[in-house]
Amino acid sequence: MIELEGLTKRFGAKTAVDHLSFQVRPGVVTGFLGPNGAGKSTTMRMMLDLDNPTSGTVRIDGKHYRDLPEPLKHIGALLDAKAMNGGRSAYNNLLCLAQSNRIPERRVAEVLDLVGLTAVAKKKSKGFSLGMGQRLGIASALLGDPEILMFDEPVNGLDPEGILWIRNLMKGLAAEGRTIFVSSHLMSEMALTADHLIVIGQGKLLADMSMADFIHKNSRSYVRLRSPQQERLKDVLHEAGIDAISVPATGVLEIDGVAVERLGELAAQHQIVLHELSPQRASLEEAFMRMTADSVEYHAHAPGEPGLPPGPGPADNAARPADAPAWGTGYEATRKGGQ
Ligand SMILES: Nc1ncnc2c1ncn2[C@@H]1O[C@H](COP(=O)(O)OP(=O)(O)OP(=O)(O)O)[C@@H](O)[C@H]1O
Repeated sequence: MIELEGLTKRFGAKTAVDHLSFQVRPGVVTGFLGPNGAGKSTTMRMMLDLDNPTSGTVRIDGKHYRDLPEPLKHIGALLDAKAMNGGRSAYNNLLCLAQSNRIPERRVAEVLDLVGLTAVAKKKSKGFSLGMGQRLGIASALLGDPEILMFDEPVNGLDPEGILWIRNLMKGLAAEGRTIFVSSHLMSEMALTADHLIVIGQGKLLADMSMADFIHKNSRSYVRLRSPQQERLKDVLHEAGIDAISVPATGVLEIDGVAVERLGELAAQHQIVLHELSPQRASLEEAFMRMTADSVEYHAHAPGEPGLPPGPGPADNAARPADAPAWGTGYEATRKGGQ
């Protein structure tokens, strides 16, 4: 378990990490998300005692990192894959680490095998590709067989097979009851890997909840309906007190807050042909973008574009009239609920 309490880091006038308090629990993969510059790396560095907090504490299994006897046996980390000594072979890089942590030499061959680098074990690591460097960094994290593992952007540079491998590795390690803390900007990958999320923005905690809750709370779920009898369908929905949003020029109706089963049954009762009846759920990426929209420091704009208009988001919905459809911006709302 990793525990943060009021963790704060200032670099001069810049507050990189701002009173962060959360726990990373064993048995699940916890994803660590935040826009560029949110403070993820700084937080991870403080967890490993590589940066001193301005205030607050981090505890690893109840202890400060520097009080852990042989820390690699408690916590392994991939922070910067390039941190290895390029003039040494992969084997010797790991051997040095093993010797300074009283880890038996046989473990070096084991972890090289685990990450698929046995064939290049004697090669100098400066000749390694980005993906091979990542694998070596992961091998160093696994060396002490620790209960806690931390990975900063572990899939960076990995090919699809490598990405699948690291995903399964992290899930497998969590299933063994270990604590896995991982940051990544690849939302689709995070969605497949993490069970729990910690989200920060401008150094502050924005969310600490399960993946499912995060997506549910920060996105819109709705049902898409398409029918060649759209007008009849709209009337039936209206009679049933169901609001539908017409998406112009597509023939699609979008319905919030009504179970897909109920909509299907309604259509069947009235013998309305449906060409589509599909529940829609926003992706982690959409949910993340909505949640962190206000705390993104570095925006890219298309050439000539002064800035992106604020998209529909929780703030917009908070401001919308009580009877307006959520996330309805840009759509023609057809009020059929008789309100
Ligand atoms: N050594 C440093 N000196 C001054 N400012 C720093 C230092 N390290 C980080 N910062 C600043 O602290 C903030 C947080 O940086 P950090 O690298 O922790 O963010 P991050 O969430 O890991 O970003 P990214 O996703 O881009 O890697 C940034 O504004 C960064 O410029």
